[in-house]
Order: sequence, then structure tokens, then C-alpha cells
Amino acid sequence: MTPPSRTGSPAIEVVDVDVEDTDALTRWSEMLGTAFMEDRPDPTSVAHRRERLRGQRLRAGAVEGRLVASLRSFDTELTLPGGRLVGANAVSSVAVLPTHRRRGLLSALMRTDLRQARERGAAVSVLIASEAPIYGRYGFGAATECASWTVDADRARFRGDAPRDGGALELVDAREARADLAAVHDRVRRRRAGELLRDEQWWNHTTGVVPNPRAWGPRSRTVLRRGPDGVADGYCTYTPAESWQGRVSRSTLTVHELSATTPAATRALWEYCTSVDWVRSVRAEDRPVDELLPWLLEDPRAAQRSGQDDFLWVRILDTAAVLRARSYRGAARLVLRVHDDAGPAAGTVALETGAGGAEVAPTDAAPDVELTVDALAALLLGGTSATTLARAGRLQARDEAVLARAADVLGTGEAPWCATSF
Ligand SMILES: CC(=O)SCCNC(=O)CCNC(=O)[C@H](O)C(C)(C)COP(=O)(O)OP(=O)(O)OC[C@H]1O[C@@H](n2cnc3c(N)ncnc32)[C@H](O)[C@@H]1OP(=O)(O)O
Repeated sequence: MTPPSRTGSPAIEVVDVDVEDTDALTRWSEMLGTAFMEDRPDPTSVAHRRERLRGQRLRAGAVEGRLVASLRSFDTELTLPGGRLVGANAVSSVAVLPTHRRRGLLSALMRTDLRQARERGAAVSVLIASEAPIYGRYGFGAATECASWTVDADRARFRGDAPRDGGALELVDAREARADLAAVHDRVRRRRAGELLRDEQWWNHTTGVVPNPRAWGPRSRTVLRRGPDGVADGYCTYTPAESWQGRVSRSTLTVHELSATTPAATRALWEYCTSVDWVRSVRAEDRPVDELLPWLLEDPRAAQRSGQDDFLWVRILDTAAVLRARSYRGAARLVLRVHDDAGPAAGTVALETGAGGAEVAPTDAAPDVELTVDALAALLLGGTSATTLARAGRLQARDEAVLARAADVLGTGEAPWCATSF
């Protein structure tokens, strides 16, 4: 395809890899495993990878016929503020062999993938970045954050006014109950800006139906919660780790996922985790930054936030589509100028927000707000305020009143959250 050959270097070719071609998939897996520090592939692991990735786009960068770089992408949906869903191209398995780094291989693969995503009509591309400095140059901006929590189980007593209903908890096998888990998650993700669609393949490889080194694992347990009407409204998957100091337990419980459609289900699941016998400490990663837990506890300091990181990075491919799809807080007219060196999202648009949605139209008017496409991604889901971006020099507003208006209408009442690794 299009080789961005650097002077004196052999040409780079971007090729598609057919998951049904065992030889090509083995070479792709060998190369990916080297960059990702994984075990070498064998026929069984290659067969499992085929099951997990069937239907997805596997690309490779080849130099003189040898696969030296990879990128995988697949179609999903991203939830925007207000619950509207847009088509998204999810990018993963980005890797370049240590012998071929910094020769433009990632750039060649990314250019091809972004162009094709745009041609298919995706409104955004999304990814989870291994290192923060890599993806801004391609127009991606960090759009959701997640928090890690460490909870002192002995101090975690729930307030009398914490939501409660007459639901029930049941221990299940995640593989067998995956339809219930998927139904809960689907209801949650449709309401939560930043979350993604999970297809059957995702559930199969995460619950371990198709063996996968990143599955929840054989020691994990899943508790399913049903509301008073008997319908599943939450679940938690966790792995306990037994540890003793003499005869005193120091055991921990690591939450892989806790998802619930109601506050009462959220409380019931957290209460379960903090009351499992022997457990002194509960750890959870990739939680929303506006986690309910501390607000449910008599002693909020029993739940300590132990970290906060970016999670989902978004590359806007169709500015008008995403601005039209999301909801806003109140009525305003703002002219936005978006800079995008790579092209697809660039332009000046008039955004008119109101109760019934938003109108977006190209305009020649002078901009109220100017920003680059990665900064717009940070605003898109409501995770970052326009004021913060302006103070950091990442957004220019005509004046302070315009900035305040932009911050108000683009803000949301709930932090965006993505809990879907891919
Ligand atoms: C979505 C995901 O899959 S995240 C996982 C990403 N993969 C990894 O982290 C695995 C280990 N790392 C790698 O495989 C490689 O180093 C990659 C994929 C990160 C980069 O691949 P390369 O082919 O070296 O990137 P490429 O040569 O196209 O670099 C393009 C630009 O990005 C810069 N860049 C690339 N990687 C990094 C990095 N880790 N940190 C800072 N800058 C970087 C390069 O310096 C270059 O800048 P320039 O255009 O100003 O010269």
C-alpha cells in the first residue's frame, strides 16, 4: 500500500493479515508478543487468538517481506453525553519490533487505519494508550479518566441512608452467566458517556470461554445481583488473595469489575466486597472518578483514592457528527474553530445548543473558541472543563464571558467513564 519510506531505509508496506491464515497469524502473534512482552505463540494460543479476533481488522507493517509492526481495529459504539451512540473504530495491538522502532511504522499503520475508519463512516477512533506521549500527534486526546481505590474493609460501614432495596446476591460462574452480565453492562453503557459496546467476543475472551492470558482467571469469582423484581441489575467479578501474618489475616480482594444499573445495586455489591470473611482490604482499578463508594460510607476515608489515570483516548473523525449527537447544558451559540493537521476534523462550525439538541453548520464567522482536535476530544465527553483547557493554553476563547458559557454548556453532571479494556 502506501510506503512512507524514509531516506535510506527500506520501504514500509502496510498489509492486511487474514486471521484464518495460520502462518500469517503466527508471525503476527510472534511479533506482537515480542513488543508486548508475552509468551511466544504456540499452535494452541494462535488458535485461541483466532477465536478472539475473528472479524477484526489485523494490519501489519512489513519491511522486505518481514512482519515488524502491528495494529488491530474493530467496530464499536461510543456513548456521548445524553446517551446518544456514535460509531467508533477501536484501535489496539499497536506494536513495533524493538529492532524497527522510530522509522515511521506506527505512523504508516495509523494513517491507513484512520483513513479507512473515516471512509467507513466512523465518527471517532478510540484507544487505550500504553504511554501518554504517543497518540496526540495523530489527533487523539484523553477523554475519560479512571480512579483506583483501596478500601479498609474493617472501617467500611455503610450509612443508614445509603440506597437499599430488597434485592438479592448470588454467586455465579461468569462464563455461564455472561448473558446476564452483558445485559447489565449494556444498560449501564447506554447511559454512561465514555463507555463502549461489548460484543460476544469481548465477553467470551474476558470471562475465559476462549482462553486468554488477560481473562479474569480461574481464581476469580462473580457475584450477580438481582433487584426486587428478580431482574439482574448488577454484578461484581473479583479475585481474593489469601495472606496471613501469624494467625492474623491480611487477605485482599481485587475487584475486576463492579457494574450496576441502580445505586442500591452499587451499594449491595460494594457491601458484599467489604464484608467477605478474612478480607482486610479491597482494591479496585478503572473505577469512575466520581465513584459513589465514599458517599455511601459512615467514614468516607475508609475508601482511599490511590491513583487516577487517563483511560480512553478519542480521535474525532467527524466533528459535525459528534457535536450534533451529544447533549448540552442549556442554550448557547458558539463558533468553534478546530485545528487538525491530519485533516478530517478541521474547520469552523457554528454550534447552536438548545433543549431539543444541537445544530451544527459550517461558517465563515470569526471563532468564539479555537482549539486543536485532541483538545476537543478532552471536551467531548465532559471529562475536562473548557476553563481548564484555556488556563493550560490548550484552548483560546474570545473573552472570559465566552469561556464561561462554553464551560457551562459543554459540562456534564456525571464524569465520563470507560471500563472496557480492549
Ligand atoms: C493502542 C495500543 O495498542 S497502545 C500500545 C502501544 N505499543 C507499545 O507501547 C509497545 C512498545 N512500543 C512500540 O511497539 C513502539 O515503540 C510504538 C508502537 C509505541 C511506536 O512505534 P514506532 O514505529 O517507533 O513509531 P513511529 O516511528 O511511527 O513514531 C512516530 C512518532 O512518534 C514518536 N513516538 C513513538 N513512540 C513514542 C513513545 N513511546 N514516546 C514518545 N514518542 C514516541 C516518535 O518519536 C515519532 O516522532 P516524530 O514523528 O516527531 O519523529
